Amino acid sequence: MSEPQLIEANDLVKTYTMRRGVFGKPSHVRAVDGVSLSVAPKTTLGIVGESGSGKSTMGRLLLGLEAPTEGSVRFDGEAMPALRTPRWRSLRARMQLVFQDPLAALDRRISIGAQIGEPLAIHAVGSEEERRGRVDELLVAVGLRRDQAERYPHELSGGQRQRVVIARAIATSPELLVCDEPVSALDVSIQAQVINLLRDLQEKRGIAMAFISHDLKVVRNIADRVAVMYLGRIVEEAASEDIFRSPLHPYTQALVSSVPVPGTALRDRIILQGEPPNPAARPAGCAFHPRCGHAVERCRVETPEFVTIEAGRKAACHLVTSASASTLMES
Ligand SMILES: Nc1ncnc2c1ncn2[C@@H]1O[C@H](COP(=O)(O)OP(=O)(O)OP(=O)(O)O)[C@@H](O)[C@H]1O
Repeated sequence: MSEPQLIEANDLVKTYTMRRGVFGKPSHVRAVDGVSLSVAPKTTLGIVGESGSGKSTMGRLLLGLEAPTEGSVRFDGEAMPALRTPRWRSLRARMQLVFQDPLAALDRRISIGAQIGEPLAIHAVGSEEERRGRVDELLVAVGLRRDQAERYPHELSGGQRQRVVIARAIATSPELLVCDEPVSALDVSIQAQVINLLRDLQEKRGIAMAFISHDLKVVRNIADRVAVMYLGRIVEEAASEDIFRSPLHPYTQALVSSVPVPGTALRDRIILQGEPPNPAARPAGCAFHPRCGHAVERCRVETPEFVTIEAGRKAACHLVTSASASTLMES
């Protein structure tokens, strides 16, 4: 990709060492296994996949909250500084995290106004009075009222609490938000409101987003591009409309088949067979082959490369080549 990217991850690997009991033999889990991706300014990349596919680990690596075992992250052209160094802290004002559980993200003993103002105080933005004015603006920007500044987290609904978390995340006018399952804990009716809020903020403030979700329906409403992860790797990446109109990878096809598309006939739902992905027991060859209805012998032994299929579209599947893409799309 030639246009400048706000954040770029190159060949990221993150390995965790696990030990069963004190004397157990250590085993290694490759939570992220060679991922390259990027997010252009003011755009949203959706990162989707089942539980355990490495999405949250990817989010932490992008923000520099964890160091990769291999590979690198660059933010606005600069190598990600080590966690908690002064340089990292100043970059942190430009990239923020919104995660699933607003109650865990907020301190129940501190008023929401004070919590929204916290990043402004940490980064010494303006005088105290200016910061109070800014908190008022932020409350309104996320659809809350100024007088709610004095409330405490438990006095608000789940959706309102997530709005507080978002207000705090955008307080320092970041260029990037990493949203990790930001609506998964909310009722479906509230989910749509929070997604609309994020879209609105993105449009008005030009924020880029890495939007992590297991739910393709949610991603559809917000992402410009979508990366589909399976067992620590990206198996397909394309413009959102291409992913939904003509998914190439059999795993993406299965995920997309479960999402109703307004105005089109419901596709035949592809039910995924077999065990859900387990990074501690990665199958040989293509990691998806035990659950793939198209798998051939080669898929059992040879790991497919993540390659460009056509302009702006990449996939990792032996059966998807530019010549075969149209056939597989129709199957
Ligand atoms: N700090 C950690 N220590 C050990 N293993 C970890 C750690 N963080 C993640 N893992 C393991 O890495 C794998 C990927 O986890 P990750 O949370 O990134 O996936 P995910 O796609 O976000 O799934 P979920 O939605 O369930 O969080 C899992 O097998 C998980 O158990």
